[in-house]
Amino acid sequence: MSLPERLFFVDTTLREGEQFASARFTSTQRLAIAEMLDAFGVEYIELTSPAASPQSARDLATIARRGLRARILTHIRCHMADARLAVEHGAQGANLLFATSEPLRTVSHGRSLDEILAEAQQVITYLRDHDVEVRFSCEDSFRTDLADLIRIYRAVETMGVQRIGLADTVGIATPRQVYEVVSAVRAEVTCDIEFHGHNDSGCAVANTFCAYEAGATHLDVTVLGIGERNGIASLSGMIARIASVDPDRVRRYRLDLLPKIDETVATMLGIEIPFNQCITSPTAFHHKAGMHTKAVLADPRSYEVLDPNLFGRQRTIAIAHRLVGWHAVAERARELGITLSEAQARAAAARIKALGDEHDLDGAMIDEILYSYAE
Ligand SMILES: CC(=O)SCCNC(=O)CCNC(=O)[C@H](O)C(C)(C)COP(=O)(O)OP(=O)(O)OC[C@H]1O[C@@H](n2cnc3c(N)ncnc32)[C@H](O)[C@@H]1OP(=O)(O)O
Ligand SMILES: O=C(O)CCC(=O)C(=O)O
Ligand SMILES: [Zn+2]
Repeated sequence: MSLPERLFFVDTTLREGEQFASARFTSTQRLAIAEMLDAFGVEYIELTSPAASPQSARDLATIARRGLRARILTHIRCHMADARLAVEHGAQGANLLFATSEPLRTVSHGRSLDEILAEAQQVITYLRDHDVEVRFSCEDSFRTDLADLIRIYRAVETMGVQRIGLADTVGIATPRQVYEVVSAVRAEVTCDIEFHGHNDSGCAVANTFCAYEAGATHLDVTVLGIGERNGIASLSGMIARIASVDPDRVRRYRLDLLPKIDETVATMLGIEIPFNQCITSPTAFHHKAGMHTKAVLADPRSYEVLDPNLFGRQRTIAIAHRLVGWHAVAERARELGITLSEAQARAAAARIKALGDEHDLDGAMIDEILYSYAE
């Protein structure tokens, strides 16, 4: 199965990611993150609004001047004061948003759709006059009436934006719904489409992938998926999702840098890489149960849809536990230079299982058992 060719990652670790509970990146850390993402090859890096704090504004200017290959975006309200700050601090692109759903229109900003469009016209014109790439997003798109969404996107396209954005701000959308809504919008505009999906109900990666299949060109991600509440689609998650369907789509990225990127940001946040993180979790390529290890030893593709070597990772096979099988035991014996008959390997596996029922095991204990067959 091949996937659409137009694919751009908008990494928003330095904006959405800064909204994560334990994030407070220093200027040095912000720059380090931007440089790692640039080396990886993301096409866009989104930074916190320069209106957010004086240091955020200074860091936007520093990173925008750095000469990175990635385009430096800032995420701002659809507001002239914010737009002026974006221009003054050298942002190459502005990701504008306005909440359009009924619940958010009421409590977030109180504007009608007509008022939103009037403000958008002024801000978009100003930014385009200053050569800034503009994206306009309807915050909370999936609780916004589809007719309202289409009306707004058509209007802002006429105003000159390069891209429109759909955001599942509260993580409520289902993959099928994302596919349908993005397809409907795709049919109404010719500009690029960005998608931003939250993970409140566990669908961030699935929804972002469905948006891509339906015609979204720009996919929002953060390192480890950090963001407000429990975050958005992770960079590793999207790479895994796409690579397992169509590896050609992601060959242009420095995939081997992913483990280092995730590890560095996790350390900055004071957290571990989550056990279920695609690609970079310590156990992402770890095989344990006997039926799995037998097959993986014969052909890793049996239980691996991704090749760990692509990401600078190595597979590991666990044998110090009671779910072990004789094939894995025989393989470990071979590594130690001991040749076991099938009967011996089965007997050794049975011994390991019995011991594993009694207490925790480690590699040294298993090797000791195997050496006893060499005597
Ligand atoms: C779903 C998301 O993640 S959206 C991105 C969220 N990002 C941020 O909030 C960035 C960090 N935020 C901040 O530093 C501050 O909220 C600021 C600087 C942006 C604004 O701070 P304040 O002026 O103190 O306002 P406050 O945050 O309390 O309220 C938001 C204001 O923005 C207005 N507003 C909200 N959304 C928008 C929008 N999309 N476009 C224009 N104005 C908006 C609200 O009406 C309110 O204006 P008011 O002061 O006239 O009532
Ligand atoms: O600007 C956007 O498209 C996304 C903003 C955001 O973080 C959200 O809606 O969750
Ligand atoms: Zn968000």
